[in-house]
Amino acid sequence: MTFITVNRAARHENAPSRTGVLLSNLGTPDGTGYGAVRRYLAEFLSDRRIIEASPLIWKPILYGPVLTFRPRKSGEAYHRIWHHDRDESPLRTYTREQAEQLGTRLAADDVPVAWGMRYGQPSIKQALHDLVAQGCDRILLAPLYPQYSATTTATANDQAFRVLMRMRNQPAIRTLPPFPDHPAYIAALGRSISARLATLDFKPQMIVASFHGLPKIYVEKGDTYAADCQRTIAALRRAMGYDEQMMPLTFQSRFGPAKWLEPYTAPFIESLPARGIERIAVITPGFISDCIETLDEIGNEAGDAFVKAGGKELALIPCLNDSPDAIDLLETLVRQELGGWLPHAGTDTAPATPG
Ligand SMILES: C=CC1=C(C)c2cc3[nH]c(cc4nc(cc5[nH]c(cc1n2)c(C)c5CCC(=O)O)C(CCC(=O)O)=C4C)c(C)c3C=C
Ligand SMILES: [Fe+2]
Ligand SMILES: [Fe+2]
Repeated sequence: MTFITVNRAARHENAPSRTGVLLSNLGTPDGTGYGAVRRYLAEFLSDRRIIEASPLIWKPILYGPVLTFRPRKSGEAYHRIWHHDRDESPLRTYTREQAEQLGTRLAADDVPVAWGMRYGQPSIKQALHDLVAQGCDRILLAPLYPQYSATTTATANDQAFRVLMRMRNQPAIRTLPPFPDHPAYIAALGRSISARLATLDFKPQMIVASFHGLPKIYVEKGDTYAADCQRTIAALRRAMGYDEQMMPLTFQSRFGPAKWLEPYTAPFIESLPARGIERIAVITPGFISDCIETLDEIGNEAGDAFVKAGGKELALIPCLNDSPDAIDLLETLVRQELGGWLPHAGTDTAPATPG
């Protein structure tokens, strides 16, 4: 094993230490062509956090039908939502913007912000090395998922720890906890959803909250994702004054034959016109940034299916993306985490003494 040399000047006596932040998100292919999408899906779907089945069973399926047929279908979907002017996916654009704008906010505190993707480029490895090269000996890993899942939050952190395994001198690490009902998150969501609803030229009869799904068995094994989604939606309904009927919770993006969290978004949406619900909005509070799952699966696929089923209007409400609300939220979360784990730790206040 070769070890990477880390700049540890900052930890020498009397030298101030430097803190950095690494924003991570899921990832994205480098292009929309068959080869690029195949490479990305191969990396993604080889992650044992994503597919827990034995590789002896899964690899022949992956390298057989999945990587033969899926890259074309996914590539077409990526092509529909691609930022062709920048030749990159929306998820990459928004994650970069978030990192750059957060970096501006934290510059006065001398905190550099890097960004990396769990699958594809730029990698978490590159981002971590960039921070270390800038002298950071304390790093906050911030996977940008409001709700925890081993398939997202944990695997992003795993990837960073794999890089750290190869460092002789590791920086100190913290990880940002999930923030499913953090007041700042719910406030940012409420503000951005209300602002968008106000611009619509129709009044939605229902606001469907569609979260990325997860195999049910992962939840049965203890993944807290489903509970976190419930926390988000309960807090959001409270904040916006909606009940379960007006803002139902559904799960999208099912992959493979196993049972995933229910109700599934697509059949739910398609059943609405028959109940007289012809004008709806869809929000996707499991995603900080718009991506193939929101823009194509909801904006295109579900929108078309809704109209085919007799629906009149489906408005997809954008994610926080790189809006000021998004950057305010990230700054709040990151500053809170860069403080102490104990509410008053690190202040000059002496600990209370009994009596
Ligand atoms: C078994 C497969 C999958 C699990 C489990 C899964 C969990 C999961 N994913 C997200 C967030 C995102 N997923 C995205 C794309 C995507 N997801 C899967 C499969 C699983 N996801 C696939 C195969 C794909 C690629 C696209 C496709 O071929 O359909 C994305 C978007 C990436 C982009 O570039 O736009 C996000 C974000 C969560 C939150 C989650 C579990 C909670
Ligand atoms: Fe996914
Ligand atoms: Fe999808």
